[in-house]
Amino acid sequence: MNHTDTWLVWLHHDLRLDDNPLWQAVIDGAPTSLIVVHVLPETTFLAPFSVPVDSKIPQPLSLGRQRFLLESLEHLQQDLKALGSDLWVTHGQADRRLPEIIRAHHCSRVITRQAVNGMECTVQNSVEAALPNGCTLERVETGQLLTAAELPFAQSALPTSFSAFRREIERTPQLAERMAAPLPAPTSLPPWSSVAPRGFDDSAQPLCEAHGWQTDSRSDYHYLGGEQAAHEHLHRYLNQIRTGRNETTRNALAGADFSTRLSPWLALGSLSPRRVMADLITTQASVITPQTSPHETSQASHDWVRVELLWREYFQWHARLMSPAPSDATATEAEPPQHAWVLSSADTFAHWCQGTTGVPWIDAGMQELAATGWLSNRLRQHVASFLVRDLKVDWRLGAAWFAYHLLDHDTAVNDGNWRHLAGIGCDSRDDRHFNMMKQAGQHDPQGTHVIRWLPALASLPPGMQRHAPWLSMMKAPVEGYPAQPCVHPEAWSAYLSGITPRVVRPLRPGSFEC
Ligand SMILES: Cc1cc2nc3c(=O)[nH]c(=O)nc-3n(C[C@H](O)[C@H](O)[C@H](O)COP(=O)(O)OP(=O)(O)OC[C@H]3O[C@@H](n4cnc5c(N)ncnc54)[C@H](O)[C@@H]3O)c2cc1C
Repeated sequence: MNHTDTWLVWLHHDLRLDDNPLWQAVIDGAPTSLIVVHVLPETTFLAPFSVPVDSKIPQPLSLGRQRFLLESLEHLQQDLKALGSDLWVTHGQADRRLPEIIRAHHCSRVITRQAVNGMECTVQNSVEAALPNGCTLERVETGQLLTAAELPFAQSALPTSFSAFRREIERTPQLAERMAAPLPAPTSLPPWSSVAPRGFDDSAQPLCEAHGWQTDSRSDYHYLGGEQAAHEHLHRYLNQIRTGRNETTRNALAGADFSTRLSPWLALGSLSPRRVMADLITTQASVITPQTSPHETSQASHDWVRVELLWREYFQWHARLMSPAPSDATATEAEPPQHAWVLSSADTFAHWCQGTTGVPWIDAGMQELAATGWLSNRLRQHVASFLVRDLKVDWRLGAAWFAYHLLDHDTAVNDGNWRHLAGIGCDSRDDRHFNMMKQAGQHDPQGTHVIRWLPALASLPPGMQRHAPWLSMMKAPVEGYPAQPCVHPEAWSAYLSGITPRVVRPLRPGSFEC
């Protein structure tokens, strides 16, 4: 090592100190100075969202997503400063911006996370291809429960269903033994390169305007970005397990703690899934008392969270399997030709996005998503099923809208779930076509959730009429709400027949009248 050995850590969705092997790689290599960079993609500020012409083009971020990212970066910068380092946030095309920085600061090595999804791999490969002579790029696996070496099968032999994946992961040795212990946060880092800028440079300044965004006051939970907030939230959740609180209510629609609410921090990497899993296992073990058998404890204490984290893990591996190899700088993710990009239904798509389909169950969900950047898992499933199965719109448009708004957007997880619901890709199932009236009646029998997000419907009496206002509208339309639903499959009628003695003549299934 010579006296001017500068390394660059290129951060993505790994905005944390705890359990982050990138820092271990730096500590092991002991460069004389370090630059830590986060590059905001060039499309970040291109809001408002417009219908994408190509699924490979990255989306802009909604103001809600920008704010969560901003808070996460600001907190990370403070944490890095406390270790003698810093953070440089810039904006632009990574495969141009990074090689420029690397040349200007004579960096000899770039440390970054092993890319997970296709677009991230492609960008990473082109950054590597553009590096000046003498600079190398090292990919470090981080952000998953297991590394490729810890998997019980070859990466290329990933099971084609989640159930088979889970069986493989849970067979002896159990996940707890297979998974490496989380790494502690570093206590110091090599000094900042004396000539490198710090903080948000001019190109990244527009992100700071996102401080002005506030989540809707009807939201049950206000997310705060950053590692500290993530750990505080995790500890609160684990305390609920210790004190025996919190039954499994994952199917709820509203409330601050019916599910863990960890997803936004996991998505940006402010929290490591390995940390969550390890702390969960330890906490569950600690609540076994002489009166409680291990079996009862495992039943009662949030085993479902372990399963959900395995779903996340499965989708990450699936995305990695579909991504171009590191050596291929030009390849892009392969998409099966039978699922071509369809834009013919742009109007219908626009109604779905804006929450004006005339189907309150869907519209309430879409209004909540846009106003808060979050949606319960149940409603995500329903609005996705409705778009793909009832409105027959290409799933990638829906995934792009979710990507624009979701604070927890994670390409591998989002695309994996959309594919799953659309009945394609890994673990595809064709029975994911939800009957919206059945679901609405089951989960919101009084229409309470619906009027929270669609106050115009509060004039209708509690019950299924709030889910089918077009029936009441035969007398007088509800002001401020569409008079007819976009689509009214015949199968809904069975769940509405109690409202009115005669069933409204159903529109042809799949016909769009927006
Ligand atoms: C169409 C659709 C799109 C989705 N897009 C995303 C996304 O972009 N990012 C995202 O994190 N989740 C996504 N999900 C999964 C799920 O809805 C959220 O992870 C969950 O609602 C977040 O709340 P929570 O943290 O309280 O989760 P919990 O239910 O408490 O689960 C704990 C963790 O497990 C993981 N998890 C939970 N459900 C799933 C799932 N179905 N698939 C994979 N991992 C899961 C998440 O990391 C979550 O934080 C999507 C689901 C659907 C149906």
